[in-house]
Amino acid sequence: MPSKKALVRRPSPRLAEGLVTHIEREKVDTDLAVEQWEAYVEALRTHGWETIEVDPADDCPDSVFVEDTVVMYRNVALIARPGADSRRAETAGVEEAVAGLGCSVNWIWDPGTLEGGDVLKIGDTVYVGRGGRTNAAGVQQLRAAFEPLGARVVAAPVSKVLHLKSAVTALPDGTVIGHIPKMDTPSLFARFLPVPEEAGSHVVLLGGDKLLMAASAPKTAELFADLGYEPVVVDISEFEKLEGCVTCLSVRLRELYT
Ligand SMILES: NC(=O)NCCC[C@H](N)C(=O)O
Repeated sequence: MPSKKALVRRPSPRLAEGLVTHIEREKVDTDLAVEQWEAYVEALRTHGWETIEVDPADDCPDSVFVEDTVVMYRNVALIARPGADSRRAETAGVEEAVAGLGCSVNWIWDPGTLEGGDVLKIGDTVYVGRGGRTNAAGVQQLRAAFEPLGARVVAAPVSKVLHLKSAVTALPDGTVIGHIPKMDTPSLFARFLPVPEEAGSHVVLLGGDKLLMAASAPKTAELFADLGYEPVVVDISEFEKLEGCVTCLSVRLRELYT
């Protein structure tokens, strides 16, 4: 049976100092962020995911965005090397967590940089965003790590948003969804559905027809409901102020057969 485990990481007390790159800085309410994070974790649990808390990294403001620190393919955990210097110290705790779960561990090395938010897996196709946080050496190392395992790695330019998955994710049937004004190359994706809101581009597949998505994309939630999906909506306003989205708050481990 495929596993349904998800890594999460409690927000740092320094969350409000997190990086912002493509948006204006807004004041973050850290207490509200903790409440929102707890509700997010509860939504995963309610839908059958066993959540595993990586040891907190209180000195790293962006550590709650755990997705950026590791990329899973089958049972291999590729430890990221964040393009943002202030995020480099986040990976140690994540490496410990995935090793403890029995994953094989591999690493992105200097001069490569890669953040998990730049990697979108659809079946055995692994799209990787080449943008502000992931460089060409990081893309090459991702290919070298995953292609021998059966992945087809497709690189995509990213210039308008932080990460590839800030622009696109995918529905359970593999249809890529994205908000066109934020995309560099919509034509890269063979089956593509445009969505009316930027935050509507981000879904976490909870299983079956259930899609975890942000409260800030009500029109897209309606569109998905009309297509027979079941949106599960969480408010993540405090993380959105730091360019976070629903995908970046967890890493799902679906292929651990231990
Ligand atoms: N995968 C993601 O979308 N991660 C969001 C990271 C936000 C954080 N403030 C950063 O700039 O690194």
